[in-house]
Amino acid sequence: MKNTVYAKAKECTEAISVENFAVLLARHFTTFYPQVTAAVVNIVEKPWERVTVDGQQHIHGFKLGSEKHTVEVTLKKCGSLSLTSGIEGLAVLKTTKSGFEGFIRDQYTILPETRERMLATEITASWRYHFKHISDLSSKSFCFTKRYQDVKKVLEATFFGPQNVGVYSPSVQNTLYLMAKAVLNRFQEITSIQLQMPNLHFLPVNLSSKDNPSLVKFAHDVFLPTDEPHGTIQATVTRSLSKL
Ligand SMILES: O=c1[nH]c(=O)c2[nH]c(=O)[nH]c2[nH]1
Repeated sequence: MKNTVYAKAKECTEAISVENFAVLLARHFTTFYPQVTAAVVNIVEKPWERVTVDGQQHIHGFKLGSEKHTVEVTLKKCGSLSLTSGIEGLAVLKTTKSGFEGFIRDQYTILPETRERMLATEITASWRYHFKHISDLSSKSFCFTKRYQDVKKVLEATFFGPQNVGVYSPSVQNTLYLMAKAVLNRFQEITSIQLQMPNLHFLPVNLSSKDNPSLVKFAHDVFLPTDEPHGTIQATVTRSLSKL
């Protein structure tokens, strides 16, 4: 199997997107082997970025960026196709314009509402394209790599808001929904998007106690990053069928 992947990579005469390479492999396995009825191909592309040294792009130097580009292709022998692209590990943080308010309270709720906190998360996203059959791809020269970059830009722009003022987020849930909606509104060829956004807390340090109320006077200036516990907020938002 792995030798086939190497050989198929060697056959590519130019750099192609991970999506197109996944389709190429799936097409090979479903056409070459009579006993194969369907192929599922997953690829993770790591973001090696050319480094800049003394203001100039280095001729052969690269450094590894953080978030990864993922793809899953399922192709049946009959040509029926499912194609999903995604991002893994896109870590983002904003230092203000975030709160958590308007949530349901019951007798066990002790969390106070707030309109001022830090907001940090690590976004995992995957979006499904509308291509339903392998023939839908050959007719168009769709650029998956460009679309991946564009989706990432829309997710980030919605999360952060305009560069000079930002945008207020009343909850991770609200921001997640707006991010998903922005992607569906902008890109008609995307039919649904799933987002996972764990709430990564940076808690303001406070050393005051009842006995010693001003041990150290902190004022939202030192923050403790906590690993656990945190909620993982996730949702899948799908375009309504009537709009397809
Ligand atoms: O944006 C948030 N959503 C939650 O569901 C949640 N839960 C919590 O403790 N803090 C937060 N913040």
